[in-house]
Order: sequence, then structure tokens, then C-alpha cells
Amino acid sequence: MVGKKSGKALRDEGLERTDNNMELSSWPQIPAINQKNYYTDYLKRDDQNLAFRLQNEEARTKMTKKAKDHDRALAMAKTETAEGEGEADGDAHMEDAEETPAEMAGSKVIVIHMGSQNLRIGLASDALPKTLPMVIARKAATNESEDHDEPKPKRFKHDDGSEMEPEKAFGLEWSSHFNRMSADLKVHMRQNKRRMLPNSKEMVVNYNRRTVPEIISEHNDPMRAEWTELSSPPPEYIVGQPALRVPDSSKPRYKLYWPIRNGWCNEKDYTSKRSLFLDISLIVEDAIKNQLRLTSKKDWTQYSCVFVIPDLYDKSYVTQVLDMLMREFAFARVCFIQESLAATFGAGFTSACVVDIGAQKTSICCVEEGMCIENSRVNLKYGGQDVTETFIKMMLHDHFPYADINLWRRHDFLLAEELKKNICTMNEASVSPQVFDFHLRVAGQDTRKYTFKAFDEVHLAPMGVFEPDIFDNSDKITGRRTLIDRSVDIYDGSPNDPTSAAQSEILTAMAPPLPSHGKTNGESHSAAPDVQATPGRPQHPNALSKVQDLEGTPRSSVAGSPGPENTGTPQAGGTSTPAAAATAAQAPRPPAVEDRDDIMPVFGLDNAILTSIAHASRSDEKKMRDFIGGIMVVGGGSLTSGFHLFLEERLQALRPGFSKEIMIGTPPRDLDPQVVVWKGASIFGKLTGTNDSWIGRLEYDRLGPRLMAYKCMWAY
Ligand SMILES: Nc1ncnc2c1ncn2[C@@H]1O[C@H](COP(=O)(O)OP(=O)(O)OP(=O)(O)O)[C@@H](O)[C@H]1O
Repeated sequence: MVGKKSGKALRDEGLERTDNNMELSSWPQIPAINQKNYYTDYLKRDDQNLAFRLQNEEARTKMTKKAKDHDRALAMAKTETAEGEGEADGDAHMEDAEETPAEMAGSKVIVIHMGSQNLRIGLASDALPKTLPMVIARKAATNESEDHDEPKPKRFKHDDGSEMEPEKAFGLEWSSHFNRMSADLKVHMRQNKRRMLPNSKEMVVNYNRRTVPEIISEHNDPMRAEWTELSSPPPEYIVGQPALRVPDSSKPRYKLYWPIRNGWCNEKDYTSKRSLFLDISLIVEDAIKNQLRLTSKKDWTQYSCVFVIPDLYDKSYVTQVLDMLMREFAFARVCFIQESLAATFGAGFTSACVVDIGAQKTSICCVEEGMCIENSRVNLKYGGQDVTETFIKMMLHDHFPYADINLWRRHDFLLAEELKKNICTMNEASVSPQVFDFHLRVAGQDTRKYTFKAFDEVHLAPMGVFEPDIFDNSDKITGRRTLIDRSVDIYDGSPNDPTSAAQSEILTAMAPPLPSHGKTNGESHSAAPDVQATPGRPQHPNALSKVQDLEGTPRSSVAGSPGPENTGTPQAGGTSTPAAAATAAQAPRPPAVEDRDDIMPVFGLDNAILTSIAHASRSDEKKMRDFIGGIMVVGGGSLTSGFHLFLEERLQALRPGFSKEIMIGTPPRDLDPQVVVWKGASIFGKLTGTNDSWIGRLEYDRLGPRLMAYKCMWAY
């Protein structure tokens, strides 16, 4: 129509062509793709992925080398037969060649398992790891006991500053809890027809009251302790065992730092992430140099490293460790393995419910066919060290003759650990008033020999893992997330650390209610001091019932979506008006329970195990029976005598229907439960051909921590 109009008419309408009839651009114009028929295989094939490509190339190179070796062996066999030398055939030569490999499997793989108290390190070819304390002593103005005006365990004082009588020293609440546990034990022992003297406690208290130490001069003490002598000039830092043996009164003073605390990075005692990881690297480096005798750092490029991480790990921690191992230590390859999975490898089980009781954390996880069941992972913040502290508190309560014991002092901490290991028991038959003795050895002082009596303290302290309110849980989350930020999704900024329905269940049961206006993730941290200020905080009233109804299907409310009582979220189907709904929509969404930093995961061990198993079996009764009959307890905290039987009885009492199936196993072959995880990781490090999780130098240099998504057997 337009073409038939005259030029003037077009000009009047403003439609006249004023250009030079050429296209706007000489670039070819590409029509939009019809999305219906759109297809691309970009990032869909393995060969587009560097990690897979390198892996395949490595496999190809190995196969080619093997084939060449095979040909060479055959050719040699033929030559030898022709020359009439010997009657051996080619296969025998091949076998000979294979039987004498150039180096022992695993001799170039360093396996590292860091704990809150102990570092276990060794070559994968070693039978057992070296164990050393995960501690560093740094030159400082004061030592740690001088820094804490309140000795640990904390004690209450009278208004005039004098110390309270031992029975009141730890507060009324704690004292009545202890007395209640004591009374319960008495009832239980009577039910089990165990003989008990009616006045056992009084006997113990009276004995301890009158005991005075015997002084043994240093030259008469054949077992006197070796203290670390400071060189001149004094070193900036001392690591491992010698650090624990620096006298408290050393000149200059040294302060102890433990970079791992409660199974997390120690964000309480450090002031920066840099110094925290510097200490970790110094401790590990010293161990590699002095324990593994790999003194030249240049040679480390020929070594690979297997590093054990927690089941519920923090992504930012793993990323940082990977960076340290790749850049600072320059290992050729690195791979990670989760603690529980490593424990099953170490014990040679394919499926088990692994309970790892360490020094400051206890983890539980069901493993099935070589994979951790994600929703069964539980991480609780207590362990053997809490038992030590509580044992000393109970003894002090009952007039322990060495009333000045202070666990912030190195020699006292070591003494307390020793006493706990030798005396504590979960065996009810051993609970009776007994006399014990110990030698107190302090640098530069005569040895003092104390005798004391103990009664039910030896049993009630380790029982704390089933009643963890008796532990001092007041500062276990102090400093959390102050140095290391939570890992977040790069697209939507939401937290993306691994979660578990079992852990959420437990956190939900313990969660203090959020302030009604709902805080964001960042703000939630500020709630922590409130919680810390109330030790022995009563649990959520529903805590136990929530867990006890778990035999059936896990409730949907716990799988990452906390219930209304914890979040203040308006309930669907309630009487909310549209206006209220609009207000609710505008209000910031409360953080999911696993994203809150103000909850202490401290929960009775027996219930926690059942929670984990319930989530692993997901109402499949056969699975439930399998896991409940295959509980494996590892970690130093499980070494208390009689622990396994006691745990079995507790679980039977909670699940009478399964009492025949419940079985607590120990690692086979008399393997020390403390090293099972390390052992499993060393086996993992020796696997050839089936381990795809090695991260190589080239790929790390190109892709960085993004590689983890391809290299982890679990969802990263
Ligand atoms: N014979 C024993 N009896 C009782 N407890 C023991 C015994 N031997 C070691 N322990 C305790 O085991 C704990 C150390 O265990 P382990 O080495 O497994 O912990 P970790 O790996 O350093 O710590 P975590 O797992 O908490 O990070 C200490 O609390 C120690 O007192």
C-alpha cells in the first residue's frame, strides 16, 4: 500500500525512505533459534571436562606402559629360552616382574587425620600412624593459665573472694544434677543386685578430707617428667609433644594454641584466619619433617596426600586445606575422604553405623556400600575431654586432696587425662569406694604423691555422654563463624554447606526460640551470647518426644524445615488474614535451623544414634535392623572400659523391640579404635585404578576448588 502512495504523501506521513537502500550492517543476521528444536551438548560430555580428560589420559598412559612392559618381558623370555638358560616360561618372568615393584604401594602417599587433640599422620604404606598432639606453643607475654583468671573447671566464689566449699563450688544446679545422677545409679545398682555400702560417699569424702601429700625429692623420683628445655635464643614456636612439656613458668612464657576445637576450626582463640591456618600448616609441616623423616620440602612434590575431613564438613575449610596442601606443601595430588567412610574402610566393613567419640566432638553416620548416608550424619560437640573435665569436677566436689588442680595448667591437664584413662569405667561392677594414688610432677618442684578415694565419680563422668547437660557446654560455640565465613551458593547467596536431616532433627529439638521479628543469617550470630550465658539451659520441652517417635518415617518438618515453634512462621490453615499474610511475606525469612550459629549440638549419645539410624533406614525395617546390629564405635573416647556393653544396654532400654539385634562392634584385628579412621584413609590412598578423587596439580592450577564438584564421591 505504501509503495502506491506519492512521495509527497509519504513525506506528509513521515514514512518516506531517507536512507541509501543499503542494509544496516554487513554482518550476517542470524535468526533467533527456535527453542523447541534447540540442542547442544556443551558441558554434557565427559571429554569436555578437564578433570575427566586428564584422568582418561593417565589411564591410557598406564595401559600403554603395561602393554610395553608385557611385550618386553615376553621378548626377554624368548631370548632366554633360545639361549637355553633355565626353563622358566614367559609368564613366570612376568610374575617375577610384577612381584618386585619399584616401590611399595602407598610409600609415596602421606595420610593426614587431624583431630581436636591429636594429629595422626603417616605414609599409606605404614602399618600404623604417628600420633602427636595437635598443638603449638607460641612465645607470649603470659601462658594460658595466667590468661584465665577463673581456673578451669570454673568455680564459684563467696562475696569476699574466698573460694566456696567444694560441694558448692560449681553451683547449685550442677551439684544437684550430680547428686541426682548419683542417686539414680544407686537405684540401678540395687535393681541389678549389686552390693553397696550405705555410706560409701561419706567414706570417700572423709578420706579425701584428711589426706596430705607425701613429698618425694626429685632425685628419689625414678619417673620424673622430662620438660622441654628452651634453646638459646628461645624459638618462636614449639609444636607437638614438646609443646605440652614446656613448663608453665618458662622464661619467656609460651602459650598453647589448639587450631582445631570441637572438630571445627578454632575461631575462639585465634584472631585471624591467616594465623589459624598458619599454625595448622606449621604443625603438619613439622610432623612430616620430623615424624616421617621427609626433611626436604622439595621432595614433597613427588608425594600425594589423603586428607580426612569430617562427615559434616565446612566447605570453606576443605577449600582452604586443599589450597594449603597444593600451594604450600606442593603435593603432586590430593584427595579427601570423610571420617566415617574411612572408618568402615579401616575396619573392612561395607555397611555400619559409625560412632566416633573423639576428644571434643562425637560424630555418627551410617555408611552403606561405601557411601555415607547424608541424612544420617550427626555431629555433637562433646567427647573425651568433657569426660576429663567433669571427672575432675566431680572429684573436687568430693574433696579431692589436690584441690588446686587447674586444667589450664599443662601438667594438671596431662595428669587429669591420665587419671581419667586409668580410673574411669562404665562397668557398674567396678563402682565401689577404692583408693588410688598419683604423682604430681611440676617443673622445678619436688614430686608430690597423693592418695585419694573415688566412688561413683569414675562411672558418672563417662556417663555424661548420655546426659551431656552435666558437661560444661557454655563456650562450645563461642567464636563460631567469626573468622571463617559460611560457604554460600555463588548464584543465589544461600548457605550451601552440607546438611543432614538427622542433625537438623537434633538441632530443632534443642533450638532456643528465635526473637519474634526473625533475624537473617548474618544477624543470627548475635544470639550466641544469650545462649552461652545460660549453661545447663533446659532443652526444648519436646526434645525427647521428637526423637523417640522416630522409629517410623522421618517427619517432613525436620528435613531442613524447622517447625513453627522454632521459626515463628505462620501456620498454613490458621486464622491468618490476607493483611497478616502480606506482612509475613515481607518479613525476612527466618534461617533454617542448620544455618543458625546459636545452637549447641549437645545431645545424649543413645538418642542421637537412634536418630541417625532412623534417618538412614527411612522406615525400612530391614535396614534399621542391619544398622542397629552393626554399630561400630571408634575414637579415643570409646576406650573407657565397659563402654560398649553400657551403650548396648542403653539402646536396648530405648528400643526393647530390637534388643536382640542391637550389637556394638569393635574394629576387627585388635585395631586400636583411635587409628581406624587413619587406617581406612591409608587403604583408600593405596587404591589404584578405582580412586577417581585425586586432584592433580595441573587441573587444580586451572580450575581451583571448583574441581571438588567432580572429584568428590559425595555431593559437594
Ligand atoms: N584409654 C582411654 N580411656 C578413656 N579415654 C581415652 C583413652 N585413651 C584416649 N582417650 C581419650 O580419647 C580422646 C582422644 O581421642 P581421639 O584421638 O580420637 O580424638 P581427636 O581425634 O583428637 O579429637 P576429635 O575427634 O574430637 O576431633 C581424649 O579425650 C582421650 O582422653
